[in-house]
Amino acid sequence: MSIGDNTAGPLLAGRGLVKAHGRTEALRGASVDLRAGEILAVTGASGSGKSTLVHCLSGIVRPDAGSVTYAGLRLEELPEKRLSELRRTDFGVVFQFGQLIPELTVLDNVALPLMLAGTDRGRARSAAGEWLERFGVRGQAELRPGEMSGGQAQRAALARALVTGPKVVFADEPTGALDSLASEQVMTALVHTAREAGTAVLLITHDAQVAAYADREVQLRDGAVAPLGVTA
Ligand SMILES: Nc1ncnc2c1ncn2[C@@H]1O[C@H](COP(=O)(O)OP(=O)(O)OP(=O)(O)O)[C@@H](O)[C@H]1O
Repeated sequence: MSIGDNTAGPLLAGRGLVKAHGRTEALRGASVDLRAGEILAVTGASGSGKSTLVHCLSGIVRPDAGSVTYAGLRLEELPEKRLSELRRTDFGVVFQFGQLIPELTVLDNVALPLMLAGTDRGRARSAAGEWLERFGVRGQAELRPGEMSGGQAQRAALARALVTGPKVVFADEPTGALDSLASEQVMTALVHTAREAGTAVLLITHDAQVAAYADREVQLRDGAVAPLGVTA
């Protein structure tokens, strides 16, 4: 069985996650499952713990209690080095403000994760160009991120998140800074590409129109998943 081929259960599962930031309890026993290839929206009010949940599920932050299992591996049991490697090979991330490196061209931004994984520069740049093409921003490849529109920069950030062929993409408010047209273009590109590549997406959003692109939605309230159909 290869990683991600665990058809018997979820690809990624957080169970009873608890995480405090100082005296603020951001997560209070949150549990969530993500199946291979699934697009899951995590919604909830500001401060309900969405970003903290993603940080725990993606292994950036270790929870105070509870567990995260990815493809049968308990993240809390992995040494830091193995966890970093897993994050690099199996996970992609995209944030509200793309966070492309401003000094590099768009093409080099997208090529970078491949180069960090050992691909030579020429091949990395050629693959990066193909991914920019898929996201409709190849024409901007030689620009710096600051020279693109917000929507174009987010599509380039998605290309960077997907270029290594991750099993899971964590997208934390990827359209949060965009107008509705750009937001639609980014979501259409993300959903289309994720489906094509079989990538699971954990999508954080407070926007119902964005959540509607997902296969399923869970709502966080006060650091835990709210029962279905119950609104705040
Ligand atoms: N690094 C931190 N230090 C202190 N408190 C934090 C930190 N990160 C988050 N918090 C607090 O934890 C709670 C949950 O924050 P989190 O960012 O996970 O929520 P969120 O649902 O993603 O919010 P938003 O939609 O506003 O981004 C909030 O009360 C927040 O103020």
